[in-house]
Amino acid sequence: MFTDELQQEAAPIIDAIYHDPFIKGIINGDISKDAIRHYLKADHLYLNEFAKIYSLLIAKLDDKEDIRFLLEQIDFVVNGEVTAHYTMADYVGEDYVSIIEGGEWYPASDHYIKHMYYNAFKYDDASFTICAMAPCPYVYQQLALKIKENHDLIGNPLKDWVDFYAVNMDELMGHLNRWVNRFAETTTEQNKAILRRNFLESCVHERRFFAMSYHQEKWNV
Ligand SMILES: Cc1ncc(CN)c(N)n1
Repeated sequence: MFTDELQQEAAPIIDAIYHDPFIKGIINGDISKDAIRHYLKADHLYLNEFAKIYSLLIAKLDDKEDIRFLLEQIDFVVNGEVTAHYTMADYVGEDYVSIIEGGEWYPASDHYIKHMYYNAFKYDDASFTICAMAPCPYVYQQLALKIKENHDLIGNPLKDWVDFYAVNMDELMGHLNRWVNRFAETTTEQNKAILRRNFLESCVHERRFFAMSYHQEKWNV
C-alpha cells in the first residue's frame, strides 16, 4: 500500500524525534515548564487551524461518510485533544487558559500551518492536504507507542499525555490511509511524488515543532 511506503520512509524521522530533547524530557518527566508553556501556546493555535483546514476539505467532498468523518475529527480536535493539553497544564501547575494567552504562530508552527493551507488552496483533491495533515496524528501515535514499549511511565506526571496519543489514533489513521490509498491507486506518479513529499515534509515539521517548543523559539520582530 502507498501509505505503508510513506510510513516506512517516515520511520527515521520519527526515530530522530524520539531521541530529541523534547521527547526525552517527556519520558523522564522532567522537561522544562517553559518548554511546555511554549508548546501549549503554539499547539492550541495549531489545532485551531488544523480544525479549520478540515472544514476547507469538506467543501471538496461528496461522500457523506467522508463528510461525517471530518465533522467528527473537527469535534475531536476542538473539544477532545484539549484533554492532552490539560495534562501538560497540570504539569506546569498553572491554569490552562492563562498559559495559552498571548500564543502565536511561532516560526516552525507558522511554517507547518502554511504548508497545510497551501495544499488545501492549491489542489482540488483533498488527498494532497490529507497527506500534509496525516503526520499530525501518525507521528504522535508512533511516538506514544514507542515510549510505552520502552518505558514504564508509572509515576510520570506526563503519562496521561502519552496514553492519550497511544490509544486515540487508530480509527483516524485507518480512515486517512484508506483515503490516500484510494486516490494513489488512480493518480499519476507525479501526483504521488507530491503526496509523498507532503507527508514527509510534515513529519519534519513535527520535529521542528517540538524543537521550537524546547528552545522557545520566537520571531523576535
Ligand atoms: C503540532 C502537533 N502535531 C500533532 C499533534 C497531535 N494531534 C498536535 N497536537 N500538535
